[in-house]
Amino acid sequence: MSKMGDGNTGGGRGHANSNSSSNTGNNNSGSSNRPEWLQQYDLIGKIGEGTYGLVFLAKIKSNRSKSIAIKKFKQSKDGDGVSPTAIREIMLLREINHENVVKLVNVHINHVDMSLYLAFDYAEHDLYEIIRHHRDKVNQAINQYTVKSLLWQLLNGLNYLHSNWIVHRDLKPSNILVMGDGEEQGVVKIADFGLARIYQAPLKPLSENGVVVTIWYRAPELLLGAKHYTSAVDMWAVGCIFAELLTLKPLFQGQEVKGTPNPFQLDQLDKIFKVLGHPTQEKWPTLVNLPHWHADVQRIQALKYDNAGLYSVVHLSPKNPAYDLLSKMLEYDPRKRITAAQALEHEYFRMEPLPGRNALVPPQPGEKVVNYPIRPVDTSTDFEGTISLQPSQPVSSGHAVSGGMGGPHAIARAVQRPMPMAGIQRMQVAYNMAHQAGMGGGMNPGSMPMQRGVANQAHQQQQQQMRRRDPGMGMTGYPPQQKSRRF
Ligand SMILES: Nc1ncnc2c1ncn2[C@@H]1O[C@H](COP(=O)(O)OP(=O)(O)OP(=O)(O)O)[C@@H](O)[C@H]1O
Repeated sequence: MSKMGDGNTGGGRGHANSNSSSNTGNNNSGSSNRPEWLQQYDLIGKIGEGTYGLVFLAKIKSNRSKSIAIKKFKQSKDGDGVSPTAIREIMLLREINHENVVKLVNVHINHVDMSLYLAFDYAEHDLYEIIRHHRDKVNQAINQYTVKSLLWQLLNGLNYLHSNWIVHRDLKPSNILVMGDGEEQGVVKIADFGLARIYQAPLKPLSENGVVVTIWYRAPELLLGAKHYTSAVDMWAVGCIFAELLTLKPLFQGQEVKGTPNPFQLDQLDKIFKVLGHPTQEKWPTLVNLPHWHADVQRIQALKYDNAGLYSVVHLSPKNPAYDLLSKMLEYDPRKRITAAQALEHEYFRMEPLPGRNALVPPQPGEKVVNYPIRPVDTSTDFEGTISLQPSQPVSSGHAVSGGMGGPHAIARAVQRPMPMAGIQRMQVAYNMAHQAGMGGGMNPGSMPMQRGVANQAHQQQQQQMRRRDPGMGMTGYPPQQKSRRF
């Protein structure tokens, strides 16, 4: 597969530019290797680090009230960075538009080192930090209204993604963002969707960045070696996140087995089985078809699970609708697991307190509002990610400044899904869109065998999917048929 650098990708036409150092905004202005596209931003500093790169906070110069999170994807160690295929996928992601999905506002490619930069709308909070704040700082459960509103919006965004054939595959608390002060305060935004495929298979996390990899939200079918991601894997992760919102503790905290590719994660399964009991062929008929079930059936079955009981772990009565919904998300058989659309219809969302748009501020007067901390910004790391140019200085954007940052969580994705025909069609569509967006220069459609008619048909189907605005398909909106709704 050819690399991104095989051609001019247009969106990243900016070559190293010696007078663009002034565009870094504050104290990071010392570097002279600034790509041209960066001039539109004032770079504030680093806000996080994930498996595949760094995340920076920036302001748009023409509209300084607008904050942007720029995610930089590094080259992998083997140099097999971002392919034309990946760029086409990313161009498709630009079409995604839903209130509960973070907006990809720009795609930049630095022609000098072939690094990729994605600019997203900035969100001040995420569920990892919100949960941590309640657990470690205020030592208090998250109120029911907030839990329900966060979950409702997460499902709403996920239903939209699933309706558009996008499986997230890496849902975890740090990927669920929540907007800070402003018109969208308390609105949930799903981040990092669809990005799992931008690196070549098998995915290679950049281990040298020291990011802790977590498998805690991984569905049992993936742990048992399933090769295909379905939307059910996201619903398992939502179940784990729901339980964590209720208890402030990760539900299944397994120890990850290191090694490649895709080692058997017995400890993670063990943690799951201890709470949910052993899966049986009766409950999950296709279990026997999973590779690790066969290979490790003796090891798995040697483990004894006496004290299974999800309700006792999450401190809910089995009769509680919250428990009913949670247990349906944590159904072993992915085919029986509740879908996002079904979950949105669940009784839990129709009883008081009703979910609302501002998840952080309960609508009843007098209810306690928690002030969540803003993201710390590390101004000592420059845009190249590693060079410390100047000591940290306070920034004027109202953000806390910190010296060191570390991405709290990152999942080592299990397996790369073999590209189905629909996926190939989707990429051709993205290729067309990339052309329209002026990014086609270096993307050789000949590198992907494709029948034009098929691609056009796929394009039309895709456009229809994207334009779908059926409220039942998870667009913005709150539970139907309710007397009093909170917005
Ligand atoms: N649009 C955004 N606005 C604000 N913060 C963001 C945004 N996108 C990501 N972040 C934050 O940046 C940090 C790193 O994000 P990133 O997605 O790179 O890593 P991760 O989710 O921790 O791991 P991985 O990339 O492996 O999935 C996280 O704390 C995340 O909440």
